[in-house]
Amino acid sequence: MLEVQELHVRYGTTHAVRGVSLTVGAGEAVALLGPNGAGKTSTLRALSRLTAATGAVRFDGEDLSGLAAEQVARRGLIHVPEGRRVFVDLTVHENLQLGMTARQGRTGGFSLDDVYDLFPALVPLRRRLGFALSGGEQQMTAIGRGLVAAPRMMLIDEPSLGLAPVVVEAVAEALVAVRSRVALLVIEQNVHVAVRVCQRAAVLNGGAIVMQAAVDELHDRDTLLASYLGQRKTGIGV
Ligand SMILES: Nc1ncnc2c1ncn2[C@@H]1O[C@H](COP(=O)(O)OP(=O)(O)OP(=O)(O)O)[C@@H](O)[C@H]1O
Repeated sequence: MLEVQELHVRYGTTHAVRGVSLTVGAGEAVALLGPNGAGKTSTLRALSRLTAATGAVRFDGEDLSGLAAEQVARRGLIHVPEGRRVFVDLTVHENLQLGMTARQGRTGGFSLDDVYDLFPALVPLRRRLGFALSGGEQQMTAIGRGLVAAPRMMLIDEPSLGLAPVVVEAVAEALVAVRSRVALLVIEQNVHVAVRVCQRAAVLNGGAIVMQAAVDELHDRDTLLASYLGQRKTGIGV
């Protein structure tokens, strides 16, 4: 569904993403792991054309390189950015309704009611303005806004960052519930969440993928640590 080959992102003299190649199949959930500054956010932003990049990005066989970010979203590749970007002067419900406008005729998306079912904590907050939401409530609203846009694949940047454990749990549970309908590529520093939500993981370090593995293998802390340090263990596909 998503095929990335030799992706490079440069900011002036900083070469942030160095030849990343990965695939995400239909119905697959893939975690993007790695230490701070590894190039995870740059990779995700490059895929949705929010950041300039070189390399080949194909979504359902279509080359995305000439497209603007809105055109990518219109094809159903929906980005949930880090920092959540909830509209602070709109209510939860209005934020969700905005997601509906990104549907562009695609069917099969989540309804507003589906989102409230996934995140019951949002039900009593329907009319609350974005600025008065907690970090977790903003995250749920941001993911909900992505879901009602009828995504075929969602790119989610650090869904659990800075959230209380009980909220992390609610977000992880919701992502498990949606992954059979929407392919996911999720940046996640919390390995427990990555293991729970995703089947496969790619570890980035220094802008390059140093390990790709089934998430089961992440339980082996030594393997993960070695990949963070940029070392390769034999027997693991890179
Ligand atoms: N807009 C920018 N201008 C210049 N350099 C940038 C910019 N955005 C990111 N970088 C640099 O590119 C590198 C990769 O950053 P990126 O945010 O992609 O990493 P990350 O893995 O998502 O890190 P984190 O987990 O800290 O968010 C870092 O060295 C960062 O300082």
